[in-house]
Amino acid sequence: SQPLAPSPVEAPLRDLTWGQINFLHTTDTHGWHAGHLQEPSYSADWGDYISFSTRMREKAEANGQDLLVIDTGDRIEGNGLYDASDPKGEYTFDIIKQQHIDLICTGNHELYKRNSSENEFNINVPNFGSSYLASNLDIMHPETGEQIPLAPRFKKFTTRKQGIRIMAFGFIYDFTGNENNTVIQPVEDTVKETWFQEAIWDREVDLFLVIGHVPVRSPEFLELYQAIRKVQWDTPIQFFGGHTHIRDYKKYDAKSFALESGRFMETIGFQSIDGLSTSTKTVQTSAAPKFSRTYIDNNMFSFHHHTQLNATTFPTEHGQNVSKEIRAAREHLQLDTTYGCAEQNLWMFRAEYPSNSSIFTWLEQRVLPDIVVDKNRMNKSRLAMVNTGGIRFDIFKGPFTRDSAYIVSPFTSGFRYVKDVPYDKASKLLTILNNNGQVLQNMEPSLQSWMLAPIEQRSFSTHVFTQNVTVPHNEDLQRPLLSEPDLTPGYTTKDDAGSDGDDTLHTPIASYRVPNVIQSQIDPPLQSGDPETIDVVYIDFIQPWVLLAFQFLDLDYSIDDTAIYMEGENLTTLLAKWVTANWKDNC
Ligand SMILES: O=c1ccn([C@@H]2O[C@H](COP(=O)(O)O)[C@@H](O)[C@H]2O)c(=O)[nH]1
Ligand SMILES: [Zn+2]
Ligand SMILES: [Zn+2]
Repeated sequence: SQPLAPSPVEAPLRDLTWGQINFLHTTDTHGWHAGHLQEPSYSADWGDYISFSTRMREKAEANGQDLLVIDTGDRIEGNGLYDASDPKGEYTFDIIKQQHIDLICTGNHELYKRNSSENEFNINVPNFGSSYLASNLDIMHPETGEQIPLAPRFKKFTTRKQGIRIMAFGFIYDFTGNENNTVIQPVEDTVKETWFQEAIWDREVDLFLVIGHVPVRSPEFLELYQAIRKVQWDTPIQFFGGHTHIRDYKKYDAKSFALESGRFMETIGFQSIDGLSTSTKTVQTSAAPKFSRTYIDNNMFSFHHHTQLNATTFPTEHGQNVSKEIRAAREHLQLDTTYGCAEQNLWMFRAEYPSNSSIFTWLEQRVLPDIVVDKNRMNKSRLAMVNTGGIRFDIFKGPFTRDSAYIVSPFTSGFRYVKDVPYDKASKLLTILNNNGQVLQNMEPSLQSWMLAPIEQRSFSTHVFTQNVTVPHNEDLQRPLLSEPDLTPGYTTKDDAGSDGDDTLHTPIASYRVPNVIQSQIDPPLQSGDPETIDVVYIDFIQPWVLLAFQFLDLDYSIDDTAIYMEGENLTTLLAKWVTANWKDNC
């Protein structure tokens, strides 16, 4: 376990273990480039991160070491800074490009819509040049329609200080929910490609570096590990993953590790490797290099501590200018406009579901009955269904702003419905979608295998519940972070290297399971008893699964039986209206 050193404010922080080569890693930032305004533990912004990476590089280079900066996708959707502009992302591309990123790849969120993948092709790929890798991702050229790699498939380079020869790849997991202007080649097919085989057969490589929007415990990373190990039995391999929004570290073998660095600008992952061969020095193959990882809480106390600098010596002019740019963008977008004030915290995973502190119970009991109303169907009973994966963050006691609406519900999916569904069948849908009870009997095989898959592997569920998941929070927003010797609640990660990965020592936080889908039954006033038929209303993102579940109930509905419910509205706009109507007087 690493030594503990006092932070500038006396809180216990673990020190970093530096190596010949060092990495800083972000993933799943989802537009949170302004940092967390309501959570001191994660309050550094992208400009502060630019200062941090600059100071860390200076420190590495002063010691003759290298430092590389990595981002593994899902940079968009999830925060007003990206979602509130029209077009979306008007400010974020320029902000993100200010960071010197050595290797960058695409996440699934960049691919849900044509316009966001075209933004990658037209803006981010040129911004990052040969640092942007797309090993298994093609795009239809926006003008010619020709299918081409979104970016280079791989990159071989030698580090400046140590002369480490690196072969790098940039993958996305076997995602299938993309718009049809992009093509993802499954990893198991990509590893058979000639270009990939030639790259991994290269003997003049000291380190294979696989970055990916891929969970570190996924079959895809395992396939890549096995493919490389098959032909390079001994060369060290470092993976950087993402997508499941957790802190995690997997050991494949003594010379191969994978780091995943959380979500939403809460975590800056640090990885070091020491004892590698280089272009000029061969290390005995029997000696395994030393790998070390740390999950850095994204705040200035951590940044000052790890750079051994202070408020005067730490910031760079470039970093400060980017922070200014972020503040100006937030102002243009009026993200601090307050719609109302929450009287209590509402949690996604920190509170049991159902309970009074659960955001999902609040949605079911308070919000959906008020907002799921279509003027043409208002006298009809309806079941309103929302996928919990579409809700992205907690609500904190206090101001609920324009930013909060996007933070909780960033997606533009509207509602659709199937009208007049027999109630006895419609009332079973939720159980099927959440895979409880004895619903598998007599099920058609393909539907059965989907139903049998663990809930987190079904493609509309986003949450992964493993031992090492802890959900951060702001237990007490007023309390200055780390200003007292006692610990604050936060990440307490257990991974393949043990329990000493988090830079900041915290007390643990509970995490509860939630279902895939929540539902409200909304009946018109004066109706007594259950209706004979009911409208089934759902967020259109889950339509494929709702139609499958209908099939299981012997209801042969197709897309033609569905229609828009509440034209022009989505959960974000409706939530903002609900808060204005119900919480305005709480402030
Ligand atoms: O329009 C959308 C898009 C996505 N979702 C939910 O998000 C997850 C994927 O998010 P990651 O950040 O890649 O984990 C997906 O499984 C859905 O639950 C959505 O609800 N609507
Ligand atoms: Zn993500
Ligand atoms: Zn993702």
